[in-house]
Amino acid sequence: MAIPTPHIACSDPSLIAKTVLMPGDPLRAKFIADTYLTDVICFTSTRNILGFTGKYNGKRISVMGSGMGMPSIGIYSYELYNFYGVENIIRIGSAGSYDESLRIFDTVLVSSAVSESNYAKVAFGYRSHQMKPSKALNTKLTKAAAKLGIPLTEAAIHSSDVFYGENKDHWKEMRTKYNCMAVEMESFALFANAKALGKKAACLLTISDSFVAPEITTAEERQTSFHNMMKIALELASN
Ligand SMILES: O=P(O)(O)O[C@H]1O[C@H](CO)[C@@H](O)[C@H]1O
Ligand SMILES: O=c1cc[nH]c(=O)[nH]1
Repeated sequence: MAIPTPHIACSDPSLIAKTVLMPGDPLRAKFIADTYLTDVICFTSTRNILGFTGKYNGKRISVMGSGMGMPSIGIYSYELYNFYGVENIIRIGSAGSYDESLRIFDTVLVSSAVSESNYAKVAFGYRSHQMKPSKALNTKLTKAAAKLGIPLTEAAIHSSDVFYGENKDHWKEMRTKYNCMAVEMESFALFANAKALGKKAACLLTISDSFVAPEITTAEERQTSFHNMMKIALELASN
């Protein structure tokens, strides 16, 4: 396959930086570009999955939506790594807490992603149900958070294929059996792609809701708390 790929309509790989921040929501990608980057260009809008490249502290960085779920981030991250020369993808997402120690607004650095998904097995023959991020990126993200004075909790998380399900207790099994502290829906596939292609991936999450506490956030509070993970990822990219 050649560029432009079917899902990223960009004919010039040089328009995409080596490091890409990936929120699920394409409008969060636009928000980051509008709020933090200068000299911004839009390199793709295929299917309204927006991708931008700009400068942060003088360094080039890209930010692009992944869509929701493993098939979606599986496609976009594969194309970025394999056809556009991207080296690092840092997912910046929202997550539901499985543990009382993780509160709304907290920022989580994913240490491993556990999943029932067959993505890694079908795509690459990996039988493990646990995929790991890049140690090098995690070390850099930890240092970036410390420099910014933002508390970071390193934790294993559940990458789920299901947002609405009838088994209301499944999360408890993931909490007790695999020590998963929170749930999101993409990291496992992203980490599998990075492993297969010899690239680097990491994931920062902001807790947006809780399975164990009736915590409610306003839209404004949520946006402010999301800034913390954006700043940590941008700090890494600018160094
Ligand atoms: O906020 P994002 O990055 O989309 O992440 C989380 O939010 C979506 C579900 O609401 C899923 O994509 C999940 O992983
Ligand atoms: O995947 C997700 C993300 C946020 N909250 C959840 O409950 N699930």
